[in-house]
Amino acid sequence: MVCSLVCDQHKVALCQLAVTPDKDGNIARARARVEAAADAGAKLVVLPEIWSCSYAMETLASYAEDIDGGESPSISMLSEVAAAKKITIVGGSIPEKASGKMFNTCCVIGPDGKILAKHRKLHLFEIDIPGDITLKESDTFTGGQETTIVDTDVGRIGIGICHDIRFPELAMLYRSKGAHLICYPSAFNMSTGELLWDLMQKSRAVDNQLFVATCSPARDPNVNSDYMIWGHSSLIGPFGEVLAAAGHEEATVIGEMDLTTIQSTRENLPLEMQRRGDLYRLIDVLVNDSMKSRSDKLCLKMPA
Ligand SMILES: NC(=O)CCC(=O)C(=O)O
Repeated sequence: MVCSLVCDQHKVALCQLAVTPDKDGNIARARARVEAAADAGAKLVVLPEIWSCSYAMETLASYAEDIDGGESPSISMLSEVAAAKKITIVGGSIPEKASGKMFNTCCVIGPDGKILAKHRKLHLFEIDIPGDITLKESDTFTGGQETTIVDTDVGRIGIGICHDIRFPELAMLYRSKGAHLICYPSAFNMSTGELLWDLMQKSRAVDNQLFVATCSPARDPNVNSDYMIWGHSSLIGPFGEVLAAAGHEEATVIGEMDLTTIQSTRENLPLEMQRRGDLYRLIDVLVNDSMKSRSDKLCLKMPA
């Protein structure tokens, strides 16, 4: 790969980790996977939703870490590896304790090991399909209050966590703010995953003509709860193309993200030019878009 002054092509690794109740073991496993991904050339590594412990509501509090207080072994490990390997990490999510509350929190870490952004899951998962699956994250977590978009060495990244993917407005907002990629650390389940997981990733990518990366824990077929993880972490391109995809087992998959395809897709299929804002509007999106010229809408700003 030849890079000019600005590099538009980046290898993105999705580490679909096997997660157990052993936190130290999970951290060691994640470290080894992230290091190996960096050694394989990945410049961006994405981890799953809740990877430091099992996604079991009743036990999460005992694993929660104080990120702002600097007492977070999971994030310290990611910072160390990011700095040692000079990579960007979208650090999945861990249970975060702050102000007497618990959040489902994703840290984005830059190649100097510093936290570039922190996203607290906005839309907490709530599902009740009698006889199948019942879960109410808001009994355990508090929802975040801020959207998160961050400039990194591999492009401008919008962050959502799992159920956040179901809200197209968030993805549209990120697109309107110039995101190249939206990362959704996730932990979909067997009940919704089969029909909806691929569909939603592709929808967010295709509607907004940008890249979408998801990363899930691996499925544990022996899990002792009704929440079995779907898996299938993927990297999707702006035309809906699958650039990398895992099955349901533990795996690291790596895909190439060529940012110039965002612009070519938008030129080939100029959806933004056709949007009928006179007939329907999302006020946040339109406020951002109205500040842009026609050429700004067509020409995506590349990272410096
Ligand atoms: N952890 C989650 O947010 C799961 C979301 C999910 O499975 C869905 O269907 O939405």
